[in-house]
Amino acid sequence: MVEIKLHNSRTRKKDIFTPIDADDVRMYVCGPTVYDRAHLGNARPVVVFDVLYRMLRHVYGADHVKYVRNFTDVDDKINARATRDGRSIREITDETIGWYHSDMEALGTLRPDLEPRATEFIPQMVAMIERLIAKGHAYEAEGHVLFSVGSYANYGALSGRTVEDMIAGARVEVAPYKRDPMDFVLWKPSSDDLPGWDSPWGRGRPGWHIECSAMSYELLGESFDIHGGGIDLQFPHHENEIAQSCCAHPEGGFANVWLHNEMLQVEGKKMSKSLGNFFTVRDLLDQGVPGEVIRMVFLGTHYGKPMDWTEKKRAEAEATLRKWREMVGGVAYLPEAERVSEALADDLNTSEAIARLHSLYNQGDAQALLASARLMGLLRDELGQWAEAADVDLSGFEAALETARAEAMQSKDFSRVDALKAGLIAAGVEVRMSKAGVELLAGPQFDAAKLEGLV
Ligand SMILES: Nc1ncnc2c1ncn2[C@@H]1O[C@H](COP(=O)(O)OP(=O)(O)OP(=O)(O)O)[C@@H](O)[C@H]1O
Ligand SMILES: [Zn+2]
Repeated sequence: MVEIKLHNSRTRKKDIFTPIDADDVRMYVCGPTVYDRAHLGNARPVVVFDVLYRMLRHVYGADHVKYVRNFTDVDDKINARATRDGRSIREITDETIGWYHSDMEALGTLRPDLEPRATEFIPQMVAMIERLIAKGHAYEAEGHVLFSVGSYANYGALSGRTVEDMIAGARVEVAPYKRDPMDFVLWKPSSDDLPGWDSPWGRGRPGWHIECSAMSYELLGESFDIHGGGIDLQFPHHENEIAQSCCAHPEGGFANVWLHNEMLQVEGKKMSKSLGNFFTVRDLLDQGVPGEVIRMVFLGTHYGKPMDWTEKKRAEAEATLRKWREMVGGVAYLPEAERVSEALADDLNTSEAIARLHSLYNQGDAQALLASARLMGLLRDELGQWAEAADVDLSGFEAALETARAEAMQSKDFSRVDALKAGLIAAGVEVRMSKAGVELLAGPQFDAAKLEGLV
């Protein structure tokens, strides 16, 4: 069996991964708050943990891995969006979840085994909060319930911060009902116009952190193997999850391995909605960047390093995938021919794995290239339409356009040229006209049927 090593944020070193139960490997990843399209940064953890999920399935068997990723569908940002747009919350969250699924699918990521919505686990959250109160780790004040950070001695251990650092570094909300400024909200009251549920503390809604503790406990138990998310969540979100889960269920260890992906950046800053320096996955797909190319660009950098999206990386990934796809066309897929599991097992060294794919290509080993790429979610049939489309023979249309242009130069009537161009573009063809001639390229949205009757 391949020995997997992962860099555990908790121990701060690369540890050999030993599942609690090899027949039931359990992983939880913090999912999105659903009120808007995912930006490219949000897609990075999805791709990173997809590679890990594929690797775990490869090593332990597809039926022996359980991957849970939540949807946060109760949040003040969602409420604000609903008010702004005059729409219902459910409409917005359903629509956003639909977008999320189709955008992430376009990147060749598998759906997790379970995708719980926070609003479906309110009773479990209430039960966990009651438990925390009973054990003296939480208290009620003015309709709020707060976690008492001082009641948990290990608080801050994951991120390695002292309480002083945390107060200085975070925008800790000072509120009159808090005993200590570090205490965080487990439950807050809802006015009539906001989503709310009945609870022992009156009508209200949960804080964000308790969601993940309650859902992971319900679906994966008091101890599980891997907890993932972006490094931006390490503090306070993950620190708070640990405090809640370990205090509510001290008999379990909560998550053994903590895995954090570094940020996708724009000019040195985290791509984020709040900074406004973002573009969505859908923007890229609509511009004709194939999902497989986006995936390939992500895999070129180790998950533990910050990275940028650049036009150069896009062009290189596209050219590479095109030549790889050409080589593996018609080759039989034999999973055991893969040669990258060793690199992936070494703390998901995807950049090393990509380097191996390049050498397999150079050696002309199409079978190993195909099997290896597929283990990383690349060169799959369902992602390949874009590359096939590019091989279409458009020379007849090129000639027709050349002729029409030559005639138009004489007659000064460009209507035929314009009509041809419009028809080609509508069929997903990129039209390049210069003095040197006409060049046509089938784009990812190429649709041959739309060319019928054009010439
Ligand atoms: N720039 C980024 N690079 C990599 N991962 C990111 C980036 N921004 C957010 N994430 C990750 O995306 C996932 C979903 O997070 P969430 O929906 O809370 O987005 P967010 O952090 O609120 O986005 P924003 O900061 O833009 O408002 C989390 O795992 C988070 O760590
Ligand atoms: Zn979480």
